[in-house]
Amino acid sequence: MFNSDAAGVGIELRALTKQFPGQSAPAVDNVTLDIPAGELVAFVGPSGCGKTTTMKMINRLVEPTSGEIRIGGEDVLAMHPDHLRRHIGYVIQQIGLFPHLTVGQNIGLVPKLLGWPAARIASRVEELLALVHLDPGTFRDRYPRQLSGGQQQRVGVARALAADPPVMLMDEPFGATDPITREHLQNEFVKLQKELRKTIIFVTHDFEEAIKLGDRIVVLRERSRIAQYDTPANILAHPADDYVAGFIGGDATLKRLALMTVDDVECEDRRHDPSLPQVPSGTTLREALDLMVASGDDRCCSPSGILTFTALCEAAGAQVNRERRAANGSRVKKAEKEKEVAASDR
Ligand SMILES: Nc1ncnc2c1ncn2[C@@H]1O[C@H](COP(=O)(O)OP(=O)(O)OP(=O)(O)O)[C@@H](O)[C@H]1O
Repeated sequence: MFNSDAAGVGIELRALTKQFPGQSAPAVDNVTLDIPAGELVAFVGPSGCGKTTTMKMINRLVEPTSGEIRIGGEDVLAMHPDHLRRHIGYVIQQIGLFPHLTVGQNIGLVPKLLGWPAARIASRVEELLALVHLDPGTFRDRYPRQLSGGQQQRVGVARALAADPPVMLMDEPFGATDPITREHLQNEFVKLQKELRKTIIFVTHDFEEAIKLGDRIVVLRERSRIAQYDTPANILAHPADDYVAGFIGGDATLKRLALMTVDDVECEDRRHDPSLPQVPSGTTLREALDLMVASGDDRCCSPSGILTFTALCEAAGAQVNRERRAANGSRVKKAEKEKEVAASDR
């Protein structure tokens, strides 16, 4: 199908437009965007700005009015839509599991359509259930109604991964779950994506979710016009304008803490103190701060020693300063380059 190497496939949108019949303005207006292979790009924007329509054009659930879509360099609009959709994973908020099929049959659906032998499907179902932390023996033969919302959402992710598609489209996949389940699913998904490196477009209303999951974030205005497209750290440090700043809210530093983990902080006191709240490797500084506030202690114990509130603040501040220096450096380089070009034109 797609020209895929080990690193996955990129997605290119060119002047992509959708004008629904009877609407005065296009729902998606002239969007041009490159999604790099193996990255997760989060789409955030207000309700009705065209996130879902943009996504649905990529798997042809909505036909574009004009523009181009390429996946792995191949023209998506020239492919048969059914054939295309079997090679793109799709996860939606409403989950969309078939109620009359068991969990195993739901996950095995696309491999079956692709003509895989039964034994290969069975072993893939086992593998995927284990991957999303559902015991195959317990869940394979259950029906969706016998699962909790969070468990159903995991099955939805497993089903989208079934035929190992290089591309996944995820439309608010964790939106319908309660905050604790949601955080759990997000954390599991971060780990999974580190391993799988699929090319993913992830639609969310939640800027914090976009920061946590996205390698890059696209902040959209009405009609899917791009307000800013950059890494979470760069968007937090340098919002393009007031519109983007409004999305971030007033707590950019707190949000920045969610991008760093306790492993990024060098602890002066390297002792292990079992009487302090414990934070394992991979804990974000935001989570460590929450724990300090909840336990009423301005210290916690990380794998590299005793993490203090002061060290945590310094780490966040150092990150801001590093980013400012990098941004200034690239501005200076750009100005120098422009001077060189101007001199050579003379
Ligand atoms: N089938 C359709 N026919 C007509 N208009 C539509 C259709 N689908 C979507 N729209 C309109 O297109 C615009 C963009 O809708 P879309 O669902 O893409 O937005 P969204 O950003 O995903 O919103 P939300 O975050 O609320 O899900 C909206 O104004 C919507 O009313």
